Amino acid sequence: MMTLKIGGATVNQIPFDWKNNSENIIQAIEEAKRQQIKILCLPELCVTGYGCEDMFLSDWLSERAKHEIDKFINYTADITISVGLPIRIGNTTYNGACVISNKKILGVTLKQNLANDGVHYEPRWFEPWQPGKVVEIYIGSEVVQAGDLIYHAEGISFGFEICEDGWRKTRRPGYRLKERGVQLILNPSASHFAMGKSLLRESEVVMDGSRMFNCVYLFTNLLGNEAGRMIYDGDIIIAQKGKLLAVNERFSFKSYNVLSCQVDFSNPQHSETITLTDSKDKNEELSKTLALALFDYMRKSKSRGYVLSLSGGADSSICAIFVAEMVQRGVKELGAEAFTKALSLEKPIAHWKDAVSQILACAYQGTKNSSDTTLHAAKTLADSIGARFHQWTIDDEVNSYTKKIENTIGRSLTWDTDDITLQNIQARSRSPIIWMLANINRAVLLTTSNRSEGDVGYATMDGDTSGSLAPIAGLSKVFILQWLRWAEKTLGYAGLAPVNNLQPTAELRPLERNQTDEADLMPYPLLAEIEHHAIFQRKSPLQVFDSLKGQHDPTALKGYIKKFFRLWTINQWKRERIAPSFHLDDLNVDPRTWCRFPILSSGFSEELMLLDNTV
Ligand SMILES: Nc1ncnc2c1ncn2[C@@H]1O[C@H](COP(=O)(O)OP(=O)(O)OC[C@H]2O[C@@H]([n+]3cccc(C(=O)O)c3)[C@H](O)[C@@H]2O)[C@@H](O)[C@H]1O
Ligand SMILES: Nc1ncnc2c1ncn2[C@@H]1O[C@H](COP(=O)(O)OP(=O)(O)OP(=O)(O)O)[C@@H](O)[C@H]1O
Ligand SMILES: NC(=O)CC[C@H](N)C(=O)O
Repeated sequence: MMTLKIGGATVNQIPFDWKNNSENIIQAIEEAKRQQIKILCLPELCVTGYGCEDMFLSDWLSERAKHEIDKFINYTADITISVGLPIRIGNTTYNGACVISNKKILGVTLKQNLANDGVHYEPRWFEPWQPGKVVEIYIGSEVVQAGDLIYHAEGISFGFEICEDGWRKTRRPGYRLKERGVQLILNPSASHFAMGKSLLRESEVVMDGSRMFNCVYLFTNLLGNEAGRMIYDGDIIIAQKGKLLAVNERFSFKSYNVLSCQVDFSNPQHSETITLTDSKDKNEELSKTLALALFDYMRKSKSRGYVLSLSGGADSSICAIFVAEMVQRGVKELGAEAFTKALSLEKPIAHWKDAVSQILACAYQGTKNSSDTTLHAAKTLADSIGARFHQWTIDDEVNSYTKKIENTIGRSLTWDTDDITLQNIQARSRSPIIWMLANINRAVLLTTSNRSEGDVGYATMDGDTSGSLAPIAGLSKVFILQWLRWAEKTLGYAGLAPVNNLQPTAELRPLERNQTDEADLMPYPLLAEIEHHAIFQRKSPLQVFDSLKGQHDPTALKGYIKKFFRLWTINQWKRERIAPSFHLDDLNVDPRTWCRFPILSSGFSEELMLLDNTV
């Protein structure tokens, strides 16, 4: 019988913040030793952070990272650990996992399959390692083996699949590790959060891996909003020969978490199993991930809080709720004192709303086109979560700009001739003053742009797109609306009731014109369907039509598809200018992390003609 306590540690890192990163790693090792773990896996590139981007191409970064290894060695008496760092050989950078056992470096495994989809651009920085190849490198004055290695320590043999290695079904290093008799595969990861992805990891990477390679499989992810956009959920998963042994509670606000499991390598039935409490519900996952993302963004950007132009509509309201969630979840896990300290809040807090009031300032900026209903919704919501609520009108500014331009061009602007101009000047007049509030508060201005608006450019540039962080730019309007209803009921945000009774409207035209988003655009559920086919599945206009025609009136559908492609095309420049956004699911239109499209193009002119000509 061969039993061993193994574990994973997730850490909340910051790109090349050596002090933060090494402290987290060392504290995790110390905790692992307290839990009597013998083999501890830490995440991919945890020494530098995964998000160093082009710094990985420098000569100094990987050299500097190697110095940190010296520090960790001192903490490895009686334990075997692996930490991730970039390894530069000649002019080439590789992505490595360094194994240190009982104060000795055993080797560095180099990643064989690089992630190059969606938010990942690894081939820009790293070269893949060739299976079977081993070389010698220096770490300090020591000569160390690097490449495709297996290790013998603590009485067992083990090897690695480094993140993407485990996702490439036919090219997994695990096949060869199995032939080499490995009993344990470690998977140190930097696997970005996307709703529903944890279940996929669990089944396809970990459980399938442990079954196919007849081994124990240990997966460890990074934690938190490391570098601005991607969020890591801190997943740790352990399975043995197809049986799930342990998963941790994800999205911790702590700097590190350790999960251990006593494994019987000869008989899975005798291995420890840990009761699963982590919820994989998408709505729940989303509130946890955004809560943590906003917490990390605030503390890592050293901002004093958030400012929000709160209309009482769905988009700005959901942003307010996520700040409340950040506070509620953070205070619950860390305690009021540690939470206050982490965010450098000025005053102590007796209740979570005391923290919201220090962090979040909202402003309702009415015009003569705004309704009492939205003002009431905004105020009710802000009061219900303890946010500071300001209220003013921007009619003076709108009138002043309008008069000036009318005098200059020598005619009046009317709703019949200047509809878009008159709408946009209102959205833009809200921008300078809300930025002022952000400057005064030294806070981050949240922009409320969502993905559906991003698809079709339904937002005023430098107006309601103003802001430096776009928390919901990855979410579709359909998802946002259902999430808000869920949050009112399940999370108990009673202050959302008036928000959930509203129909989405920009309130930019005179009230008697009854402006609604869906009348301006198309029904949001249909927009989401067209987006799915056109953008996610990259279908041509005709292919989108063929996919959807059974379910909708063909003439109306054609019109909507044409509108979608036309607006999608002319608004690429706008998507390029939306503030940095979080990556939240596998459909994203952010050109910097997911979906690239030319700013100037044919606008699908031929393809739309083909659609027109089809019956
Ligand atoms: N290819 C290109 N490259 C660079 N710039 C380009 C461009 N095409 C147009 N432009 C520029 O873009 C300008 C037009 O963009 P922009 O001024 O933003 O305005 P635009 O996209 O024309 O209109 C804004 C739309 O968003 C809606 N909206 C606004 C505000 C809030 C809400 C809401 O839901 O609450 C909705 C509004 O109803 C309207 O349909 C043009 O004047 C031109 O300067
Ligand atoms: N009266 C207002 N006061 C303050 N901010 C406003 C006002 N009207 C619009 N805004 C800002 O402009 C943004 C864009 O408006 P938009 O209508 O797209 O979103 P929303 O009002 O939050 O939601 P919905 O589209 O469901 O009405 C708002 O989220 C808000 O930040
Ligand atoms: N860092 C990586 O290799 C990540 C790739 C992997 N496909 C994931 O998203 O989880």
